[in-house]
Formats: sequence, C-alpha cells, structure tokens
Amino acid sequence: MRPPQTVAVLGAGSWGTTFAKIAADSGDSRGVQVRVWARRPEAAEEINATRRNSRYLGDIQLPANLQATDDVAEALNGAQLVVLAVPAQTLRAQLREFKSLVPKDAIILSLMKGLEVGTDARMSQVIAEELEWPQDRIAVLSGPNLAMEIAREEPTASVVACSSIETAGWIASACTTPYFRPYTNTDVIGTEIGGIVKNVIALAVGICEGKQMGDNTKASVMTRGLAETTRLAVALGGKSETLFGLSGMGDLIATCSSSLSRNHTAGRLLAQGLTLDEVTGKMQQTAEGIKSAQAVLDRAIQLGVYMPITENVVAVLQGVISVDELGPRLLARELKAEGVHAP
Ligand SMILES: NC(=O)c1ccc[n+]([C@@H]2O[C@H](COP(=O)([O-])OP(=O)(O)OC[C@H]3O[C@@H](n4cnc5c(N)ncnc54)[C@H](O)[C@@H]3O)[C@@H](O)[C@H]2O)c1
Ligand SMILES: O=P(O)(O)OC[C@H](O)CO
Repeated sequence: MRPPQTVAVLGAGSWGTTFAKIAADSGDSRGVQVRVWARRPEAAEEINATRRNSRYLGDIQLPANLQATDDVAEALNGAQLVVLAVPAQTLRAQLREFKSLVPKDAIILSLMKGLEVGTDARMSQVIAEELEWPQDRIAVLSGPNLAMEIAREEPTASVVACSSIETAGWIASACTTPYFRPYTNTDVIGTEIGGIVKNVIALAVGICEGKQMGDNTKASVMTRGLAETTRLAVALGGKSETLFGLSGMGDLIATCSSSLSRNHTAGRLLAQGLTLDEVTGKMQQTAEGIKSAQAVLDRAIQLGVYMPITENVVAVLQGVISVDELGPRLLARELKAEGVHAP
C-alpha cells in the first residue's frame, strides 16, 4: 500500500507538533502534506507565519509541508492517516465532537500514553468505542520519544503497534526519517501499557531524585517498576517480551533519566515540597502519570496484580502518605523472590 499523502495531527502540543514534523520530513520527497489542528488560533497562526511553535518547541523550525489550522474539519478533510495527540483524559469528549469529520477510510494512530480515569480504558480502546473503528485500522506509537530531543533531530527509535502488521508497516513508512526509526509489532496492549505505566514509575524516580537519592536507588525503582508493568501487561493479554523492548524498557529508561520528562519533573517538584496543585500549575504541560496512576492501580486491583510502586505513588498523589514515606514503605515489605511473576 502506498504511504499516505495527507496526514492530520490533532493536538499541537510538544509531541503532536514534533510527530507532525517527523511525518512532514518523512514524506517531503513524496509531496506529503501534514495538517496540524491547534486548539488555540494563535498557535496555528504562529506555526504558519513563523514555522515555529515557540510555546512547546522554542526555536525549532518546522518544515514547509506542515500547515496548522484551528479548524478541525479543515485538518481532517481527506486525511488518510489521523494522528491523535491530545491529553488522554480529554480524548473521549473530543472524539465525540469530531467523529463525523473523520474520513471513513482513515487509519488512526494514537500517540497518547494515558489510561482513562473512570473506565481504565487504553486510548486505542477509547478510539475503537467512540469512532466504532475496526482494530486493524487503529495503531499506537510508543517508545523512548522525548519530544524536544526528536524535534532537534537527535536519533531515536520507536514502535508502531497494530493488530494488523500491514497497517503498522504502512504507518512506519510514513514516519521514517534519518533521525526517527519506527519498528513494528502486533502487541497493542503491551505497547500501550509500557508507555502508560512508565509515567507512574517516572514520578517515583523523580521523587527519589528530588530527595537526592543516588543511582542505585533509581535503578532499583526502574527495574522493579518494569517488573510490575510487565505483570499488568501480561494479565491484560500483552506479551512480556514487548516490555523488554523500546516501548517498555526503552521508554522507562528515557523517561526516568531525563529532566525533559514532565512526569519525572513532577516527581522532583513533589519531593521539593510543592503540592500537587502547585506542580500541575507550574508545569502547564501534560504529565499523564498524575491522572493515570489511579486508573492503573484500579485495573491492577481488579486483576489481582501486585503493583507496590504504583500503589505508593497513588498514596503520595492523594496525600495519604508523604514523599518521605515512599521509600521506607517499599523497603519494609516482606522479602520475596525476584522474578517478574513472583507473587
Ligand atoms: N511530549 C512528549 O515528549 C511525548 C512523547 C511521547 C508521548 N507523549 C504523549 O502524547 C500525548 C500528548 O502529549 P503532549 O506532550 O503533546 O502534551 P502537551 O501538553 O504538550 O500538549 C497537549 C495539546 O493538546 C491540546 N489540547 C486539546 N484539547 C485539550 C484539552 N481539553 N485540555 C488540554 N489540552 C488540550 C493542547 O492545547 C496542546 O496543544 C500525551 O498522552 C503524552 O503522554 C508525549
Ligand atoms: O515528558 P513525559 O514524562 O510525558 O515523557 C515523554 C515521553 O513519553 C518519553 O518517551
């Protein structure tokens, strides 16, 4: 199948704009047009007039075959690939609003890494429900993909997951550049869960960092975080091997190591004594782990999956325990065998 000629990206935040740049750079020689929908008219105007989205990407220059609009109908008109990059908790309401405008033969790609509060649904499930779209035309992209590094064209890899490997390959062909290398797989559940739970683990690692704990502590939290992420993914029907790939371990390492990560930053700020409201007010960007943590824990409890780091991060976010109690509570638990699937 020929790669798409027309790509719509809904959401002109840091990742939506960066992915639009990837798709535009990838398709430049094929005459591909990328249209980004921005909620704020001034953001669309700035992109079209100056080739910049300064609020999210500073001085990064955007390619000429990337246009922005605040009119969602214009963005979606004739799009063969529709890319969704809005905050996870707003997706369902937005799909209800835009549903009639999505071209019926389009393939949908989710860039989002959140779990819906209340339903505990993954973003691909919300898309399938609201658009009544077949699974083989819904894909997700996830991996160690800090937007700002990619916008600067620092090389990275990622994963496109879809139940149809042909669809995944078609999307990969539309977002391959000298600085962005997408792999494909068919494990949508494992790929999404890796991206969702690493945000919760990054909050915990950010707290460790804010409390001046060392690399041993952070490595221990990351490794055991990957173990509980894998348990949840497998209980939901995902494959453990996915969690040891780019969308699991790769993304966990990037997010937990980088001061560019909003989730890591939120953890650091909490450790410095800011309240949750102060943290969200200060950041002004989406840190999905803050809202998704409770949904992850709810899902784990329903399935009988033990997720002690997530459980304690939720307790911190709810103000049930202080940031200083997080470490002692994790270390005071009963000793056990190391394996990922040990009870
Ligand atoms: N930034 C990254 O490095 C990165 C990388 C990979 C995945 N992601 C994921 O992509 C998704 C989008 O993240 P982002 O970094 O682009 O977020 P962002 O906070 O930078 O931007 C969010 C965008 O959504 C828009 N938006 C639309 N409706 C909204 C509403 N009702 N409320 C608030 N904002 C609304 C905002 O105006 C903004 O343009 C998240 O799920 C995130 O986890 C982000
Ligand atoms: O800034 P964060 O914490 O949302 O992380 C961004 C990406 O998900 C990293 O892959």
